[in-house]
Amino acid sequence: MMEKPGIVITGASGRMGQALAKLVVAQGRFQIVGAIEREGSAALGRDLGALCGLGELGVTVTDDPLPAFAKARALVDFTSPAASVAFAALAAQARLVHVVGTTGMEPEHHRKLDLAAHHAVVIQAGNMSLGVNLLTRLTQKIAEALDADWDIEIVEAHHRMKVDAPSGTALMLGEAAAKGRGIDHDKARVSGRDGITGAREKGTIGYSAIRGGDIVGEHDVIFAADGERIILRHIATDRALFARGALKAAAWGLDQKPGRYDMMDVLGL
Ligand SMILES: NC(=O)C1=CN([C@@H]2O[C@H](COP(=O)(O)OP(=O)(O)OC[C@H]3O[C@@H](n4cnc5c(N)ncnc54)[C@H](O)[C@@H]3O)[C@@H](O)[C@H]2O)C=CC1
Ligand SMILES: O=C(O)C1=N[C@H](C(=O)O)C[C@H](O)C1
Repeated sequence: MMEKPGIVITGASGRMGQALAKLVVAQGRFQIVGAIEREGSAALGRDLGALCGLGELGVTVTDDPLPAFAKARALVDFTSPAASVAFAALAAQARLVHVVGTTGMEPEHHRKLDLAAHHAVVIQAGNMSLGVNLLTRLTQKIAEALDADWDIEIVEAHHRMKVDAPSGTALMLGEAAAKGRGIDHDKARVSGRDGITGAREKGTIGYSAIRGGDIVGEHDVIFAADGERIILRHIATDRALFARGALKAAAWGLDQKPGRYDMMDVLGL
């Protein structure tokens, strides 16, 4: 029988790390060959399966990625921007397919992912779900059809532990809207209004972020004109959704040439 390709999970004890571990085991497509956590994590030395309530898997959580990378074909990485770019350099040396779900990336982080993508497959997206990627395409199409009399606002809601805003998904949606409208996203972007802000500037793209409780992830794209409004909405209710997309990306990446890809490439959208 053919051996299953090895996969490493970084941020293994995090919300997404655990969702990924459960799904890898349930799908049986990959074999988990490494579970990596940050130095000082309480999860170090524990069995990944026991940590996720799956029973012993024989994979001990460690802060040393290299032995695991040597046995793997793919890495799924939902950690922090600094950690993801450090893993990208190591994953490129080991020629792993690197699926990066981490959000809050600045241009300098993207540059480092681009460098890694000269040597290996790097698939990065602010949201791995089919629904959000379809919504992104729809947002671009609608923005193409409407002129600047239609104000564009993006509202997102997430759990109380989320550390970055606007969410990676909100930025994906805003960038698609800007592309559709043919404008520079970074110049059009307005985040978090407060105080006497003055009237809304025509042509801007506004972002609002709600944080509370255990909200998995909700996004509205609002096109507002005089007398009418279009609202596109995506609601995620289970992190398994993102894990499913990430594992689909990892499997897809095994057959690709080195380069930088996103979920649109994986899903053929
Ligand atoms: N693209 C997508 O579809 C999705 C992206 N995300 C993003 O994924 C990231 C993680 O989200 P959560 O799992 O909710 O966060 P979390 O805080 O529950 O998990 C992150 C884990 O990474 C670990 N970590 C941090 N630095 C590390 C390092 N140097 N080495 C190894 N492990 C390290 C932390 O200890 C933690 O366990 C965030 O940026 C979030 O926005 C989350 C869900 C879906
Ligand atoms: O931090 C999260 O939880 C999520 N992060 C991603 C984002 O920033 O858009 C994706 C999803 O919304 C959940």
